[in-house]
Amino acid sequence: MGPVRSRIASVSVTPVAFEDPPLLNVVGVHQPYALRAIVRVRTDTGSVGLGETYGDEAQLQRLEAVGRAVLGHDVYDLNGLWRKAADALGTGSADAGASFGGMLQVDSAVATAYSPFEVACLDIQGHETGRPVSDLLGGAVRDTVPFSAYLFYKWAGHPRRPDDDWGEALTPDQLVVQAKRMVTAYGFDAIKLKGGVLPPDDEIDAMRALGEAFPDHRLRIDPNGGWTVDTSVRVASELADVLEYLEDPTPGIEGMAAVARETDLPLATNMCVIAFEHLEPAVRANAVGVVLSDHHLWGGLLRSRLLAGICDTFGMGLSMHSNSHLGVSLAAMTHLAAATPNLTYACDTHYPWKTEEVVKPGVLDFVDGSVAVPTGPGLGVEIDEDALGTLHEQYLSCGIQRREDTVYMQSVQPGFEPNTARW
Ligand SMILES: O=C([O-])C(=O)C[C@H](O)[C@@H](O)C(=O)[O-]
Ligand SMILES: [Mg+2]
Repeated sequence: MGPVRSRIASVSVTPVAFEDPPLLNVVGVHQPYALRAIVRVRTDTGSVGLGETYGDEAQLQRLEAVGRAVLGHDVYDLNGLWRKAADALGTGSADAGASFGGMLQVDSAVATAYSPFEVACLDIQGHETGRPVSDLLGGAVRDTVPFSAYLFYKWAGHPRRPDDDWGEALTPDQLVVQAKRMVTAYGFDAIKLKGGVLPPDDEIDAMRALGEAFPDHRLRIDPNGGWTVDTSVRVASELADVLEYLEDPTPGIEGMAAVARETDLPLATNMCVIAFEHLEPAVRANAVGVVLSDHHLWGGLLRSRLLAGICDTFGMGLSMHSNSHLGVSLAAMTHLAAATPNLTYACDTHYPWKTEEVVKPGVLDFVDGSVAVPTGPGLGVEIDEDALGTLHEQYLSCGIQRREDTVYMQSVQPGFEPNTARW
């Protein structure tokens, strides 16, 4: 019998919108719906693989272009898949990157559009070989993957809509209430606050209140580059006994290196090291102690394993970044984290903030803050066709086609300016 050679027979890209609370960050506020795209790859052998990525309109166009280019491609040839994605989108100067929500600048649009196709091909490989994706990545080194509670300052509700059941969180006490609910429901033992929203002293107070309420939890704050170097150094010193790491206090490799010289607290990033070419200057400058990987942005699961190897080689820790996402992404994140020995920090996830889903329930449950690595073939999750249809209809009717935290914030607070190293 010759080798299995399943070829891509068709691709579907389904944009979906799911409800998202008014979560505040340095560039503004989350819109009432978060957008994702569900990619389904079908082979001539009848297998189906799943991928999930951003659903902004420019990303949908890239996904359609890659989808056309990979028809007929062997799902076991992932190097060839990358080449076809790169050719379809244009490399070099045309690979101008992508921006999501005005905060997340992505260096390579190719990496971001290739990622869901790679995940879908690995899902198919898993189905055809009867192995979970974690096995295809080298084998799970842990049965469960720990995630962290991802706290946000937030309004009680979106303007002109009823309040959501999380309520307002603008004070330390309100954040502690939010944390208690999330920790009780999910069992997380690490807690991250999305900062850069209030003046730094208020955010220091919030972290202290969280430290007092959760003395045994590991705490992090991420102001997304909202502070100057001097402010970052001051916050690092004030919170040295509270934090496990300080994430992106200030923009850029040079700024982070300047902060790193003045503190022993590890600095983490998903902003100044977002592509392979940033690793060398960051290592040389000793700018970061922890890199937040993200397979959606780094070009899939295998490239994320490569990133993990580089971090290991150069003595940098590894954590995982998250944007608003659904279950296909959570499954991929879980397999990747399970098969990455040096991913020792609890991964970020926005999962608790969502109330809607596209995968069938029962596989991705949080127990003691962790998700058990699915043991079935492939990613181990299945699409709920009715739910996918509903969220696609919601995409069509919600009127949102791209993430625009700043524009949405300015519709509520006209003078608002995104806060880069403002404080
Ligand atoms: O760790 C991070 O930098 C993020 O997760 C960035 C995201 O855009 C997050 O801040 C958000 O969704 O508001
Ligand atoms: Mg971050």
